Amino acid sequence: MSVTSKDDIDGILKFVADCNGKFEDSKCDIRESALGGLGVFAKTDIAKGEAILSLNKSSIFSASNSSIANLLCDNDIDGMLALNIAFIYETTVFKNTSHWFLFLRTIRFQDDQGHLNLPPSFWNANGKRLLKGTSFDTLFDALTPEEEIVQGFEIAVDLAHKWNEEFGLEIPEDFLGVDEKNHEKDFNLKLERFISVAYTLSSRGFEIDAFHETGLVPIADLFNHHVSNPDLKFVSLYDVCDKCGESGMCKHLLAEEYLEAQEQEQEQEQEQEHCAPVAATVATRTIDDELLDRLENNKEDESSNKDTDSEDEDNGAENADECVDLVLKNDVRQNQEIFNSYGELSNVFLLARYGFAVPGNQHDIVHLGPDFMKILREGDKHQEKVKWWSQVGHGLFSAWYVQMRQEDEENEENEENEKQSDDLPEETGSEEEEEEGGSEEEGDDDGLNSWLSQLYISFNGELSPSAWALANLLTLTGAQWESLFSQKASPHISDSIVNEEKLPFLAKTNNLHAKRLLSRLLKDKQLSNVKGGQVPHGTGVPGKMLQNAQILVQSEHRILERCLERLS
Ligand SMILES: C[S@@+](CC[C@H](N)C(=O)[O-])C[C@H]1O[C@@H](n2cnc3c(N)ncnc32)[C@H](O)[C@@H]1O
Repeated sequence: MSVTSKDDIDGILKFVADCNGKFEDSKCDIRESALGGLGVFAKTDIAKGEAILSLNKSSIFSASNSSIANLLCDNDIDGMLALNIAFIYETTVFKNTSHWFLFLRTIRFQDDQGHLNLPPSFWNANGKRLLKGTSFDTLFDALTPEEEIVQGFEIAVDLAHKWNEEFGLEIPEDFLGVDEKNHEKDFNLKLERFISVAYTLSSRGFEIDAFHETGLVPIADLFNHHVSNPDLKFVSLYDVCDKCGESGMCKHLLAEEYLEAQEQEQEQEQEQEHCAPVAATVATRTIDDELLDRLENNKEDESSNKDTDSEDEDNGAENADECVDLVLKNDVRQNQEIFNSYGELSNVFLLARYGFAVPGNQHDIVHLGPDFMKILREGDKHQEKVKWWSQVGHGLFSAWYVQMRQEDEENEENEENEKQSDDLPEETGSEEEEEEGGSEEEGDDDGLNSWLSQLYISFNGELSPSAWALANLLTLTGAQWESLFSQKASPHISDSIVNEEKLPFLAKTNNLHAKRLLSRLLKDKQLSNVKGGQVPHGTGVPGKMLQNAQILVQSEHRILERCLERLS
């Protein structure tokens, strides 16, 4: 978890004021929150629609506007790795000379006792034991250290040495200077520091735009997360030039337009001459500095010829496209903490990315993949069924289920439409909405679409369709199993032809045998026992982080209980 000290509030407010940022401090108060660290509270009732923070993008800290932006760009480093390296240089090498120092120094990656802020994947075995068997472990494999971050650290160390040798840039010794005499120990120490910076920044970053990518936004990062009813929306124009960040026409866009026009002209000429396009001539046209300078000069000439109105614009109020805003989407009452949303995220994501968990998080699920695997491994009796399910059955069933649900929804919609008055416009279900629905389904499949990942219980204790289907399948009698196929192939069960009218049987949620099998499976599920609420000793993990892990485990215990109640 990453929290800010109340001693830093004045420094943060001063930084924002120095940057001409607008924070509604007559209406909002930054103070300690019961959730940990600081939070932002309403001093008076505030109406929805009000912007309580507005900052020019130049006061945001990102890799793209950091002091080493050019070096990172020349070495093709971007994303979170670039932000981490930039943060380390800014806070340890450039320090007071950095425009952002007053703000960045308030971002802490260790607690008052000096414990580093580390994700569970870098806890020791005793600490990790707490999360064993939860979906954090079995579905997302989030207890395994990510190779990517170790590789990122190695890249950062190499670059620090290269930049030092090439032009004498100081090495941030505490993070990227590995002592060769004591290599292994020092490497691990610096790696842990690097990881704690990465984890801390990932819990505070905002997606700004195509130029800045993820950035750190003063004050905006002091709002805590609300799972179900956040008060704020973060507003930032994303579509800007990814090379310079300009929201309107810039030299890069001009250059692209210029090249496109040239290419079109050339193609037209070639068509007229009835000859094949000469690809090489087009391909060699690139946006070089000379072209950019030429276009920039033209642009400046053009703007200096314009009347004086445009100058007034430059000197006047902030251009909204160049700012980020936090706007209230709820009315808030005096003394209420004002919440943001970090996304509709389960505790697994909150803990892995942001370092905390929320009791009763409605996005939590319990994964049952390994629990089913235990049953499937019981002797040979399930072998044929499991083979069919993993190779063919799960895909067939899922496709049938999605189609069946769509038909049900369409029928419900038709019935609803019939009930409504005649003068409603006919196309209420617009194409746009349909497309949105479609893309959500695609999103659900993202990455985790293996048959094992589809075996879970949702927050309200409902088993997933695949979990019911597999339990129904495993409890079919021999005759029922045979009747599932119109033609059964042996020995390759996957070549069998399925009797599609039998698929609805797999979706049943009232089959007693399946219920019994599922109850046994849930009762046997091994999660750590956190009933007493005692934080385990000897883990080397700060107590607050262990409490967060316990919140996640408790949430899974409750989901299991709810499911067992439904099954009984
Ligand atoms: C972006 S910061 C929010 C401000 C933070 N409280 C501070 O003092 O800097 C994110 C951190 O705040 C804490 N946090 C945010 N929302 C929380 C919540 N709903 N419950 C518990 N901790 C929360 C976590 O420590 C998280 O790492």
